[in-house]
Amino acid sequence: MNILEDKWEEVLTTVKIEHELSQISFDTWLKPLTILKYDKEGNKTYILVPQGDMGLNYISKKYTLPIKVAIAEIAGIECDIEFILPEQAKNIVVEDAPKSPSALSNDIIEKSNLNPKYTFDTFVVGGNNKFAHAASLAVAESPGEIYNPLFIYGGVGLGKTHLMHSIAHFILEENPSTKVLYVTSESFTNELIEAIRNGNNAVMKKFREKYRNIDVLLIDDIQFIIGKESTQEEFFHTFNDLHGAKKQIIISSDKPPKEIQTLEARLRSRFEWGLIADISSPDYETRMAILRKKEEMDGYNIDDKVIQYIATNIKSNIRELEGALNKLMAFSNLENREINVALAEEALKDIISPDEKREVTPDLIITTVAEHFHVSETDLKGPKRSSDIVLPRQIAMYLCREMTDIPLEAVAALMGKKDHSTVINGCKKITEKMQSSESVSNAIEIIKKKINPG
Ligand SMILES: Nc1ncnc2c1ncn2[C@@H]1O[C@H](COP(=O)(O)OP(=O)(O)OP(=O)(O)O)[C@@H](O)[C@H]1O
Repeated sequence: MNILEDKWEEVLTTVKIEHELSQISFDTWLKPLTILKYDKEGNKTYILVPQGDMGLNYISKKYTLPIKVAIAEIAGIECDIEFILPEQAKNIVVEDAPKSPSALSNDIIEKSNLNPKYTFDTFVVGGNNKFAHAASLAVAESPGEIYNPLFIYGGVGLGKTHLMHSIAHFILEENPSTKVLYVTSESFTNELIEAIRNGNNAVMKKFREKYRNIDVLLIDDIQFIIGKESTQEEFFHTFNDLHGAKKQIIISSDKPPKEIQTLEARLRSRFEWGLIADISSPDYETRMAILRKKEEMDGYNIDDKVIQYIATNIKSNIRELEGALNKLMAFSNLENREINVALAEEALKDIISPDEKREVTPDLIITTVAEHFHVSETDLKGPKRSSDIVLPRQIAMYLCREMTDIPLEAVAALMGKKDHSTVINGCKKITEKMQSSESVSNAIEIIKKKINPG
């Protein structure tokens, strides 16, 4: 515990005394506040506000200065303060995670396009992924030497991307100067379309150099380039160049090569040159272990029965398994209620339906869109107007309308909008963009498959 946390109660009591607050004001506004984090470097204290949007607004207007002053008086720290809602708290805590599972510098992680959390250390090995894990480790230990390409396949949200990134981290930790590039086949396709559209040889040359001048290429969800002739052609040449130079190629897909119907025979045979490993749905023990790992990483301490409840009811998709835990934590923080099975049943009723029918819920849509565009769910539902948020937000609205029966007003409320005309406009924009922009229609096709693989 740091000095601020240690003295927090005293800070709040000081505000109460100095500003002559009534007990009811104190109990309502100040007592529930806790320190989320004191960021020494940024000289900022993040204070968790469990009272929701309205509470946050009121408290920050009325108590920012009094709390700042009391912190300086009692703890001797002169810092800025920021009030944070529970659903935003995860981002803050993660940003400051004392050690990222990856030992690589941010620069390398960014250049290679990796997620710092996806390492072998954080990957739980179970019966469903034992072979794929072993194959991945073998490739990570001897890139370009034994199994080339490595082809990992399996259903949605089962850990293919996590494993690919783990390989990349491992290789870079062994040898940081290796040129490693992770790319989704969607980005590969979009970049290629851009290069072709540009019609400029220099742009095409740059594209080719980027992909052929690397040591390890990881290409995710290859099924999305299949059926697009020019992309298959380009990828075929990229593959040959890299493979010929003994550079490691790692591919993921939702199906094995022989079941990808539109895959050209010459590519299929190349994909089968190396090693093919599958990941299937996790069994109960593995689901429990994954939830426990997540609990440990996020610093939660949740009753066994609750973990068992989630692991028993969410079976086929690890993304949903993790999403359920996140949702439960946010629900408990917001409502300031203890986590138990009853609360889990209430919080997760949209995800876990009694007849076990898997429904497409707005929550799942929002989570998948946020993950696809690497933006936070809070931003997606918030007021930000920057283009990197607006497009995903409109896509989420569009998909809620297309894939669920919920009324316009409810979509608006979910996306933090007062007026449902925003949703109508958003959907209209997306319908137009799907006609005019291949990258938007591609993205929507991919997200829809992730939400509802059937
Ligand atoms: N064995 C595991 N141990 C720990 N976390 C896992 C494991 N498998 C999957 N996850 C987590 O589940 C989430 C989904 O995994 P990931 O994105 O790798 O799935 P995917 O198979 O690539 O899905 P998609 O087909 O949608 O691209 C990630 O947050 C990942 O960290």
